[in-house]
Amino acid sequence: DQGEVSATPQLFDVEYLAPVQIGTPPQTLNLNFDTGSSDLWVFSSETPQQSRGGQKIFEIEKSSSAQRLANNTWAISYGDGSRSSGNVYLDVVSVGGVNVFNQAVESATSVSSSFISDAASSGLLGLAFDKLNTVKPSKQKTFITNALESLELGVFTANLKKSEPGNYNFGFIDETEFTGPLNYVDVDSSDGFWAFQATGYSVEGASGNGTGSPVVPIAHNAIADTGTTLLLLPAGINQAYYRQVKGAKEDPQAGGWTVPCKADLPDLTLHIGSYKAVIPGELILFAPIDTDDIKTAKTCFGGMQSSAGMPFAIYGDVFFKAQFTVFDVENGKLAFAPK
Ligand SMILES: CCNC(=O)c1c(-c2ccccc2)csc1NC(=O)CNCCc1c[nH]c2ccccc12
Repeated sequence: DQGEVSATPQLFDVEYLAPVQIGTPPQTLNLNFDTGSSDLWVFSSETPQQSRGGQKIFEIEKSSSAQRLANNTWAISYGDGSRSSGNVYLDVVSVGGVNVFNQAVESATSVSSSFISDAASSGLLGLAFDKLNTVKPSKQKTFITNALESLELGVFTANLKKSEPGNYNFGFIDETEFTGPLNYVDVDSSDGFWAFQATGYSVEGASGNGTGSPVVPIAHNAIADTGTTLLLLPAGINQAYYRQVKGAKEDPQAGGWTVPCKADLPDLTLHIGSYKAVIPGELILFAPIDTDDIKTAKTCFGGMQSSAGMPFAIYGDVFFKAQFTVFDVENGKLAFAPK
């Protein structure tokens, strides 16, 4: 079996939503596919009215196949301070035609403000390892773990794009979505994340001769995380990069590095083993912060920010807009390729 779903960016590419069918008859909700967590949770008929902000909800009572997982609850909190919690149901879940029966669908009875104010997202579909699932007392499996035995190939892939729909594929690798060979890297899933070792970085244009600065070996632990918007890297890489950009500054008021919206940003190359992952400079230009109109805005928030205070670097959506990525569940590997 195999399937493909579109991944549609929300304003300023802050997140990407994909359609998921839940229950009988199927109810389609747009969820945030998140390789940085392992709970499939949704706004539902159990979410209090005052905790809803216009999201489409999963109407549990209208699904003839929904069964309450008695005496089980879930509660998740993310590093940005957001959180949600509730009850657990088992139901049929389909993604791009890939069907999973008895998938844990976690119904929210409480959600924090950042989720309430995100009207487009009806919840998250976790694609990290089962170890991170928060259901107690019986930890539940993710959609990809449950789908694995029915998939042609034990993989899923991410192909996100700047300001236009990309896609997630399940069970196959579409060679037309990337160029050149796939570069496989080892994954350490012991903490439940798609974690890998990056060996260093270089900044194109640093020496002005176009071949980029020499590789600076700031090796760092990183995770591949489609649920995080930006590229969060060690402070030293941020300093070396933004030093090349006239008008760039680290502004605590803005919450991090800002650049002039008209800046010509150099490319950033992230060295992962022998693989050079090039992040084009224009992807490191993120949302305007002084007005909502990027054409007139003077100051923009950087698409790369510091990972200081975090347990590892986080390769978020900015990275996946530049690099086609294979999450090889079968073999516990990641693979990257330019596109
Ligand atoms: C900023 C979101 N990312 C994190 O908190 C995070 C951290 C993390 C840990 C400490 C400090 C900062 C971040 C480690 S792994 C990791 N990744 C995830 O947690 C992935 N899931 C994010 C879901 C999520 C949290 N707040 C949102 C708001 C909109 C859409 C999605 C979300």
